[in-house]
Order: sequence, then structure tokens, then C-alpha cells
Amino acid sequence: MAATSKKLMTQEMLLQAGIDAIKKLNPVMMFRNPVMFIVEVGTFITLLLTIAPDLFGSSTVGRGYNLAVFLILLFTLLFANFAEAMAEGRGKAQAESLRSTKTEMTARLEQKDGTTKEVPSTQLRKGDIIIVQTGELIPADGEIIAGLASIDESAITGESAPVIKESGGDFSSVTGGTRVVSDAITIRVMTDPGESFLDRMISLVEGAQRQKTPNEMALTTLLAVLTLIFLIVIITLVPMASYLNVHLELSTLIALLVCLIPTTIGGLLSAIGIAGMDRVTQFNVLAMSGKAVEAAGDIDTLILDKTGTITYGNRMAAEFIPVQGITEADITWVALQASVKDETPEGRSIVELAGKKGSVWKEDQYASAEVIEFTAETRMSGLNLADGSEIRKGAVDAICTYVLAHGGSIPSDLGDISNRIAKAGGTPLAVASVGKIYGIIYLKDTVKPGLKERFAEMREMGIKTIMCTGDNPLTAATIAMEAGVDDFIAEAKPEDKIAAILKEQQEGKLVAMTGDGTNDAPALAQADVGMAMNSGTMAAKEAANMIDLDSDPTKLLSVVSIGKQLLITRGALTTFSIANDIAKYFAIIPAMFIIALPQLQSLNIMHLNSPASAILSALIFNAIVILLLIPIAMKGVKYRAMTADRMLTRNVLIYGLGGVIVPFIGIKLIDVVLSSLHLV
Ligand SMILES: Nc1ncnc2c1ncn2[C@@H]1O[C@H](COP(=O)(O)OP(=O)(O)OP(=O)(O)O)[C@@H](O)[C@H]1O
Ligand SMILES: [K+]
Ligand SMILES: [Mg+2]
Repeated sequence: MAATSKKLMTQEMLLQAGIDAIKKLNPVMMFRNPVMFIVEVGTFITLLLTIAPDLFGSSTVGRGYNLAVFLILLFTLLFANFAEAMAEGRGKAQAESLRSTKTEMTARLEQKDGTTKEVPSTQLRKGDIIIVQTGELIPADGEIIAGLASIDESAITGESAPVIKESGGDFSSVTGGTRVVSDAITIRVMTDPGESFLDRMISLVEGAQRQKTPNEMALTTLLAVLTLIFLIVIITLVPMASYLNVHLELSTLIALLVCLIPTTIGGLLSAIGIAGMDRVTQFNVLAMSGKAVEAAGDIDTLILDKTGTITYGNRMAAEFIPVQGITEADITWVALQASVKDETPEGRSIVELAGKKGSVWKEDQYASAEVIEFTAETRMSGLNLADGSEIRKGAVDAICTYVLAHGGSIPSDLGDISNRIAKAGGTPLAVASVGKIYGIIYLKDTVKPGLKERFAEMREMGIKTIMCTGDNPLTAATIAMEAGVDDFIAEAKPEDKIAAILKEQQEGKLVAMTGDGTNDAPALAQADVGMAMNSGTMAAKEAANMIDLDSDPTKLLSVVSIGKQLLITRGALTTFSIANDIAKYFAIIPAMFIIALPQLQSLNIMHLNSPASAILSALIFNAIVILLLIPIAMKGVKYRAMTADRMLTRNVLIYGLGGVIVPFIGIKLIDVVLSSLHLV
């Protein structure tokens, strides 16, 4: 995706946006935007007045004037529509390129009797089991239930380096449309046709599901109310004017109304939202809703899981360390037994290390054993052998509790060994057989580089980072130090992760959470912004409202910036739009009443050429300003790392002051040009 998205606006896209701007004149579509809908009604009335100037009562202005007002209003509408069409353009192009990867393919579907049958991928349903081999495209989203393979995900992530996916752990999910580059895997299909990740991605970048955010809705309501107030003010001008014996032309009243209602922000509002979402996509982050992006802009706390988010998550067994009185061979043997049926990456790495150390075993030896699978709840796994003996490995505190409950004791040097590993940032797993602890397995993992700097940036923005891990407190402290997070919570079960989020939320804070595991899914759903790593499980990706295709937790920083920028841009342009009214008022009111009330000359501070020129200049400025502000609506106002409040104050000042001054200059300039061309 990244490859296609980096392209700048092409001529083709501009042309398409122009065509779309005309199509969007359809009143049914326009109705969703109250401000611009009023402009459209005005445009229609001035069109009628151009054809029949006396249609609504006798008129003293010529057709030419009405035509001029009509044309300027038409362009006001077109400029606003063009802004929206431009913002939509890039997403449409991206959707096009994604669609091209959605080819019809055949899948190898496993039958009840164990044989396979070739079927078209469109026939695959949730729960089907399929087999995909080297070189083949994966026909549907799913979870690997057997095997390990390296997979080229460039069709979705734009990243050409293949990633390793395997059954059992947090790296088990695969996406339809990606390619297996080595080995073969068995996959359980997780989505029905039309609901796949690729489908969702297409409709997301295309904006098909785009809904107004609560913020946008509130602003739209505010703008509609403002429009209504100006409408009432202008209608009441008519009897006042007739008392003064001033005849107000309908087209002039419409011009005044359009100048005063907030057309600038009304015209650019939707483009600002779409462009914000698009900017998030440019960072290879899929945001399921604009609401999530806006929430990201206000985040106070970020909660991260450790394994797979802060670290790479390929926890591998590095060493078997026996406690006093146990040989290395003994602990290796117990560790192996505890792991022969453990299908997690950790479990497999233990079996592999035991093999390297010379342990041999037969698969059928454990055929009648009961498998105790690893859960985040128990933090243990193992086997119950046919003779009734129980073999376990797991988090040190979990194993200690288990052994004590079985009448065993804790070896005196266990604490020292496990602390040594934890202080080095490793995960110690204790192993026990028949209620006796044999020693510790040292699982190593690596912290992703560059985290410290980015967490420091978050601190500067006023965001607190908390690591929330199932691992022990010492390991957690070491990794927390190394990664530079502000705080950590250790030995956290899934419900503890939710509790941590709820606690922050109850203090009135907005919370973001990043994670990759199935055990993170409930917390991802509870958080205001839940960002799942693309490397993670389906459950995590489904619960989250954002997915980072590059599996980089610090990406949230970019999303936060974009969210803040979105809110600030909207605020700044609203301020600018309303501040503009002052100059327009000074241009139009004297022009309307000058003949009856020469005293109003004192209001004519711009010394505009003629009443007609004043009105048309203000109206032209009103239209052009929409066009000129499209780049700011699309790119967002410049954002710097400071608190949102300071940033907003700063921008409201700039855009407020600018909004007062710029139109005085602009309207005067247009007036000079119009009169020098003898147009008015
Ligand atoms: N296959 C396994 N068998 C037994 N115990 C395990 C296994 N994998 C992990 N553990 C233990 O359970 C603890 C919790 O693991 P889990 O991966 O659920 O934590 P987590 O909350 O995902 O961690 P993180 O937040 O760091 O990603 C680990 O710290 C480890 O001690
Ligand atoms: K306006
Ligand atoms: Mg995890």
C-alpha cells in the first residue's frame, strides 16, 4: 500500500475531482451539509432571477448582476465539493490498487475424511480448514493451526521482507491475499466472503463506511444554528429597509447571507476529516473510525503489553539452569517433557534446545498423556502422564504456588536464579515434576530498538506510558527501564489489563492500548484507542479500532499527532471562517444602505468602488478563500510537540487575527481588479 500512496496528486486525480465536484451538486448529497445546502438554494434562486429578474417582485438590477451572483455562488459550491473530492481521491486510488490484489483463486479445502478438495476461494466459510503450500497465495483470513511458514505480506503492508507466522502463539494470524514463500501451513478460515481484512481495508480507504464523528456532528450542528441565526437576521432586514424606503434586491440579500454564514468551514469540514483519516493510512495504520483518530488526539495514557509489542516477541529458550542437587540433564529432561505438547513458540523453542542438548524422546511415548495447555490465566503449561504424575512449567510465582499446594517445597536458590535472569530482561520459567522444582528455563527476548526516544516524545506531549505484562515484576522492571516507559504493571492477567484501563478512564483520562495477543483483546476493546499489531492474533485485530500494519507500537505517536492536528485544523479554520465576517459586514452593509443613509459612509472604511462592486468582491473573496484553504484542510495546520491546549490557543490567535485582517485586503484587491477591468 505504501508504494501507491506516496504518489502526489496526479493530473488525472485533479480531473476526476473536478468531475466529482459537479456530481456532488446533487441536492440529495448536498443536504447532509446544512451550510452548503443553503448556498445551493440561494444559487438556484439567483439562477431563476437571472432568467426572470422580476420573478419575485419588481427589480431594479439588471440580469448581468444576477448572473454574476449566480456564477459566484455556483463556484462557491464547486470549490467546496472539489475539496471533498480531492480528499477522497487518494483513498479511491488506494482502494483500486488493493482491489487488484483480490484475485479469484482456488483453495485446498480439507474434507471430513482427511482428504483435500480444490474449491474456489469464494466458497470458503468461517471454520473451514485449508492447506496452503510454498508459492501459493493464502485464499482467506485465518489462523494457522499447524505448521510454520515465512509469508510475504507486501500486498497489504508494502513491506517486502517476509515475516514468520506459526501456530500456537501471538503470530498465528494470516491475511488473505498474502503469499507463502516457504513451507506449508494448515489454516482455519476465520472470515466469511466479503468480510475479509482486505474487504474491510478497501472500504476503509475508500471512505465507503465513513461516518461523521461526534465532534464533527457537534460542529455541523453549531454551523447550522449559526446559519439559521443569520437567515433570521437577514429576513428581518427587509421590513427595516422598507421603513427606510430602501429597496433590497433578493440577489443582494442572498449574497449577504452567503457571505455571513460559515461557508469556509462548512465547505472544508468533510475534507478535513477525510484527509485526516487518509494521513493515518499513509503511516500504514488502518483506523476503523474517524472517532478513534480524534480520540488519539486527546490521549492521556498509553498502555502497552510487553511481549510482541515492546519486545520482538520471539521468546526463545536459551538455557536450562538446575537448582542445587539437580543435574542439567535432569532439568533438561523435565523441561522437555513439559513442552513436547506445547504448541506455543516458547514451547517449541524449549523442545529444540533440549534436542540440541542431546535429549531424545519418542512422540508416541506421550500419546496417552493429558495435555495441560498454556493459558494467560494460569500462566503454566505441561502434561499429566498416564501414571498420574504431573509435569509443569510456567511463571515462577505460578509454579511456586502450584508446588506448595502439592506439598512440595521451594529450593533455596530458586529466587537467585530467577532474579538473575529477570534482571537481564529475560523471562524465567520454573519447571516442576511430581511436586518438585527442578530449575529454571531462561527465555530470551529482544527489546525493539528506538523506543526510548519515542516514549520521551510522548512524555513531552503529556502522555503517560505504562507497560502491562504477564511477566514477573523484575523482568518487567528491567524491560521497562530499557524501553523507557513511565510505569509498569507485572503479573497481569487479561482482567488486570482491563482494570488498569478502567482505573485511568475513571480518573477522566482517555486511554490508548497497544497489544498483539488474544489475552490483550478485551483490553483493546475497552480502551478508547485500541491499536493491534498486524503481527498479532485475529482476536486482537478484531477487538482493536486500529491496526498497525508495521507492528510498531510507537506508531501511535504519529496517530496522536494526526489526531491533534485534525482537531486543531478544524478549530483554526472555524475561527478563520467566522472572523472573516467582520470584513464582509463592513463591505456589504454600507453598500446596501448607502443611498438611503449617507451617514453609513463612515462604515465604508475600505472605500470600495461602488455598491455592486462591494457586494460582488465580498462574494468572490468568500468563494476563493475555500479554494485557497484546500491545501491546509488536506495537510492540516503545522503541528509541534506541545500540549493540545497551548497549540489550540496559538492557532486560534493566528487564524482569528488572520481571519479578521486578510479579507479586508482580499476584498479591496478584488474590488480594485474588478473596477480596473470596468466589470462593475
Ligand atoms: N508456553 C508457556 N508455558 C508456560 N508458561 C508460559 C508459557 N508462555 C508464557 N508463560 C508464562 O506466562 C506468563 C504470561 O505470559 P503471556 O504471554 O500471557 O503474558 P502477556 O501478558 O502476553 O505478556 P506480555 O504482556 O508481556 O505480552 C509469562 O511471563 C511466562 O512466565
Ligand atoms: K461565508
Ligand atoms: Mg502478549
